[in-house]
Amino acid sequence: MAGGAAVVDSSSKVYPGRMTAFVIFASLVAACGGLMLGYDIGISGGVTAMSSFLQPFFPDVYRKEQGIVSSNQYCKFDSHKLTFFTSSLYLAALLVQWPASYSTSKHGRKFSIIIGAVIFLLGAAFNAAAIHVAMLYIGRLLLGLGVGFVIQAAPLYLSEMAPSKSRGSLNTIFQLMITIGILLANLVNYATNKIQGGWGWRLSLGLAALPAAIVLLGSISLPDTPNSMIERGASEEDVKKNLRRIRGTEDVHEEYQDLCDACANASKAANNNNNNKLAIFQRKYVPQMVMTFLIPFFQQLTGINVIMFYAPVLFQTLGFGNDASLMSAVITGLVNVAATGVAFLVVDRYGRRPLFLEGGLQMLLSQVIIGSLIWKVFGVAGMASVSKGYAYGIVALICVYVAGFAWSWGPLGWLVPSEIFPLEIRSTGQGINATINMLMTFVIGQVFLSLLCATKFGLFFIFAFFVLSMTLFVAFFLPETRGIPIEDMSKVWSQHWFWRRFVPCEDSTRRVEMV
Ligand SMILES: OC[C@H]1O[C@](O)(CO)[C@@H](O)[C@@H]1O
Repeated sequence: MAGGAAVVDSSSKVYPGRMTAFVIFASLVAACGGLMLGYDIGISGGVTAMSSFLQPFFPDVYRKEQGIVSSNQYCKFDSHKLTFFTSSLYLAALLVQWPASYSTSKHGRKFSIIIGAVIFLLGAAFNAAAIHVAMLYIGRLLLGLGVGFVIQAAPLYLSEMAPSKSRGSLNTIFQLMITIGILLANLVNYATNKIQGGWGWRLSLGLAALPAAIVLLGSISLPDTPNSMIERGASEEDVKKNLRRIRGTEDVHEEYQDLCDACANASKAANNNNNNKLAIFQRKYVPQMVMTFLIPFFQQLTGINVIMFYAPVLFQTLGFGNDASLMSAVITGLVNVAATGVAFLVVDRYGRRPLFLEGGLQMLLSQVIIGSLIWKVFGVAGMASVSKGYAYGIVALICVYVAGFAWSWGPLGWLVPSEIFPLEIRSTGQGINATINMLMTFVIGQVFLSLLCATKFGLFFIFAFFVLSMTLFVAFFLPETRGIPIEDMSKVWSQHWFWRRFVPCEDSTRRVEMV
């Protein structure tokens, strides 16, 4: 350890203790943050396909949808007002990322989670009670602010509460909760659409309060993470008391000491960089920076949120009725959950690259076939109608595509960026990842319906082109990170045929030295 302090990262060590019921409870509460995001992703598509919602708030779209005003199939839902209802949430979540990251580090993970849940509850109330389109937008923006805080703090909370050997699978649980949230939202929409009297959409939007209430009530009773307590100057006695409860053992001294060292080293590194947030842009971090920009960027360019946000609308475009469209969205939601479960089981056994490559190929093929089928039926004019068998065939192909995403880019889009950064820039790197993810989610949400109208079946080929590019990118530029201790991660870059030119030799030693 010549010349400076080693980054003490606990990921390769096994400390005394066990997975306690208390940690499981705390993790489930925090993972419900994923449920909040997932519910919002899944709910808007179904609601915007309900006539009782469209008629009062988006009458132009309603008239096109009912065929009162003629429009081709590709364009009947094209309305910026309507897409902004969906995508405004991600804009708010994006804008709040940096204040949220400040609050998470200055006031703790628990504080940010609670603030997020409270703002989110307000948003759900606004939406459920909306009597004007402005109330809908305000509600969505509040939901977005809440989600922004929660997705900042909850994954950190999960990683820091977990015993180090369970950190990888706990990270995937967050994405699993997102997919469960999407599925629940689809089921709720399916049920509320049947409610007589046209107020079902209020229930759909209002029920968003449920996961937020669980997070709020649950987290009030939880402690903050030991890491955050140390970072904010808590006494040794308080931190150790917390650690003993979390780990279920009296023997917590070594872990406590390592956490203190890691905290001291991170602040030394920050001081060496004069607390400069731009330190992350140094040449030696280029490989990680490229990944943390491109992975969320590409994740959204798979086109997944076209399906997650607009599946019911898309299925109506294919000629399904209201009910069948909502049911088809439930089916794609189920496939999404199950395939994310597969990733949870195999990601540490087979590694990240095989999943990325297989998933990419599967998405590519299904997108090309879907695009071709839609082209054949609707052509360029988009005026035909589709036979039932044909439409169900397309739903099946969409399921193949969703499964390909869900065991690759879905969970890996969070996991890989979280494991490639050295400690001193890890949280900044994570912030960038979340920001790009929300930005791209916003862009796709906002432009999809116009793009469908403008590019018609060609849209599927556009996404297929991006999937091909990202799969080639992974094949050539992403090193395998499975099973590599985080403190050894610089090796994967220094031994890579392309990235090694950016990584100085001393960074390839086993311990990362900070001068
Ligand atoms: O499961 C699909 C969902 O997963 C995400 O990519 C988040 O990781 C969302 O953007 C998408 O809606």
